[in-house]
Order: sequence, then structure tokens, then C-alpha cells
Amino acid sequence: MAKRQIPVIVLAGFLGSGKTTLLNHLLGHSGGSRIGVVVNDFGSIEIDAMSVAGQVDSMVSLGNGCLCCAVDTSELDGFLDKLARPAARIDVIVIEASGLAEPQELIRMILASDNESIVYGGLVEVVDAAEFARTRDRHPEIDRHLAIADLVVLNKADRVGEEDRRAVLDELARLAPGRPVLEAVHGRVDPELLFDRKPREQETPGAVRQLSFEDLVRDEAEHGHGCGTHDCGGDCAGGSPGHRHLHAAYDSVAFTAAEPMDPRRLMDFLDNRPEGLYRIKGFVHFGADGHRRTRYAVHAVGDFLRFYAAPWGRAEERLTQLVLIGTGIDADALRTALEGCRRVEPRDADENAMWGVLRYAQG
Ligand SMILES: Nc1nc2c(ncn2[C@@H]2O[C@H](COP(=O)(O)OP(=O)(O)OP(=O)(O)O)[C@@H](O)[C@H]2O)c(=O)[nH]1
Repeated sequence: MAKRQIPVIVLAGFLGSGKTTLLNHLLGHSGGSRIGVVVNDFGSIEIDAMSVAGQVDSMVSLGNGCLCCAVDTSELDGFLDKLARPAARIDVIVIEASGLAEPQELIRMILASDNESIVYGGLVEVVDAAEFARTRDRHPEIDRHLAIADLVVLNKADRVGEEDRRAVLDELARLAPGRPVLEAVHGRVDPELLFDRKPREQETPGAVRQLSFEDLVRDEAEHGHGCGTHDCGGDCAGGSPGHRHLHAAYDSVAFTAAEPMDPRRLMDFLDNRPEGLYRIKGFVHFGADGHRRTRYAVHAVGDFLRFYAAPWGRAEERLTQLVLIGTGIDADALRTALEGCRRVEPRDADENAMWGVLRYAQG
């Protein structure tokens, strides 16, 4: 009997589209399946890894940089070997790509792996319904990602009206013809759709098709792009302009503070985020009266801003840890601005200080 192979699914999508949210949904609704997770954060503080830890059967995390620019595949191979070892009893592995990754490079790495216990399980591309048009304007590369997706999740369906929703669906049908598009709110998709894939030979011609190794080799020959196997620094100047990695233009800034943050100053910073600063994620410790036990997860995606309140874990260090990602951002200025948001001096009780934060809070 053929040995059962563990499918490795790549979960991709632009910054803030909802990959971690979807992954957490899968983890919470996996039934009896054991999910192994590889998280690839772009920033040097592994916010995504922290956001899924605790719910997952087995996780490895690759911080600071895009996996798609790894010099060789051995690092990923090592992680896959670890997750696929029989003792881990993993049924499916999900790789959450960084929001700036080239999914094609990740797929190439999985297909090139000589680990016989794993098999490429498809690309799930998450799309932010509200940001789709703007993201595509700035990053036409997204079209290429959609074209090779096995499943497109049109997430944040709650953030668009009927007309915009239809327009995005039409555009997706054009960009990813024949591919299933699932509309979702907060990444709530049926896990069955991801894990229980039909074997290739049962697929209907013209329906969902997984990218094959031949496709990739052909694509490489056509585009002369081999950055899965060399250190291209994300730019691949030798390749076609269409193959410029998304993250080549993006910088990330990490900020950590042990002192509590001043809610008014931080809100002032967040309400006036500089142009180009597209994504902020992390956790904030405010330390204000009545809020000392609350950890505020913060997410900014484009114009969208939310805080999610949850109690700090018992053993958790009360720190503010933020990752800021954007194009043309001034890292030093951002760090200085955030330093200025720390509450260094004890202040008189300011009962209303948290109002600005609570306006954006959920949970
Ligand atoms: N309104 C709304 N918000 C959502 C939905 N899905 C996710 N979000 C929010 O969008 C923000 C970003 O979600 P994440 O899951 O962290 O996105 P991501 O793709 O992992 O982000 P990166 O790791 O930066 O690429 C968070 O505030 C989520 O709560 C949705 O369907 N509707």
C-alpha cells in the first residue's frame, strides 16, 4: 500500500488580507485533524507566530524575511521533516507565507523537497475584498499569484457593499478562471475544502488544477527566473519586471517597549500614520488604570484600524511589540515617534485616556 503523504498547503495573500485569521479558524475547526504550521513573518518580531501559538499541534516559525528568498531549500526542508516525522502524527501542514511572499517560490521549494512523506497540497490565496482594487493598482504581481491559486478566499466580505463585491468577484473570475472563489468573513471557510483534496486524476478537466512541477519548470524557462535557488535579495533584476518580488519595495520596522504606552500619544500616532505605512500588527501594553491586565492586539491594514482586547497570559511578559510594514517609510522617524508614545513619567489619573483606543476596540 502506498504510504500516506501529508499535504502541504501554502496560505498566501497580501499584507493584512486575513491569512492568520483564516489559519486560526482552521486550527479551531480542524475536527480530529492535526495541523502542523510553518509561519513566515516578514518583520523581525514574529507577531503571526505569536498569534497562532497555543492552538496548534506543531509549529515552526521562520521570522524576519521572506521564505521565498531563502538561499537554499534546506531550511524549509528541515522544518517540513520535523513536522512530517511520524511521532508528530500530523495530518496536514499549512505554510502561512508572509504577506509579501512569492507563493510560486514556496511551491517550487515544496515540489523540490525530497521528503517522501509530504506532497504539495495546493495554494490558497486570500484576498482582502475591501483593499483588492488598491492593492492590485500598486502590486500587479498579485494577478500572477491569483493565476496559480487552487482556491481563492475572498475575505472581509463584510467590508464591501454588493456592487463592490460583485466587481471583485468578476475580476477574480477573469484573473483566476475556473478556480473556486470562496467568500468569507474572518476567514471562516470549511476546513474540508482545504484538507480533503481529490487526487489529480479525479479532477474534472478545466476545473481546479494544481500547479505541477512541469508548469513551474516551464514558467522558469519562459521567465528565466530562479530565485528559489539563489539569493536574489528579493529583486531578481535578471528576471522579467513582472517577477519583481513584492517585498523588494517594502521595509519593516520592529518596535519593543517594556514601559506601558500612553494611549493618547499612541492614538495620535496611529490616527496620523504616514503615507506608505500600510500594515501595523502587534500587541500593546497600555498599563492604564483598569487596563493593566488587558493585552491589546492591534491591526492596521491600509485605513483600517482595530484593537482586540484579551487578558494577558499568566506567564506572559507585558510588553508592547509592534511590526510596521510599508513602502518608502522612514524607519528612524517611526521608531522615534513610537519611543515618544511610551508612558515614561507617571501621570495623574486620566480616566478618559483610553477612549481613543476603545473606539477601535473589539472583543
Ligand atoms: N472586517 C473584517 N476584518 C477581518 C476579516 N478577516 C480578518 N480581519 C482583520 O484584518 C486584520 C488582519 O488580519 P490578519 O489575519 O492578521 O491578516 P494577515 O494576512 O495574516 O496579515 P499579515 O501577516 O500582515 O500579512 C485583523 O485585524 C483581522 O481581525 C474579515 O473578514 N472582516
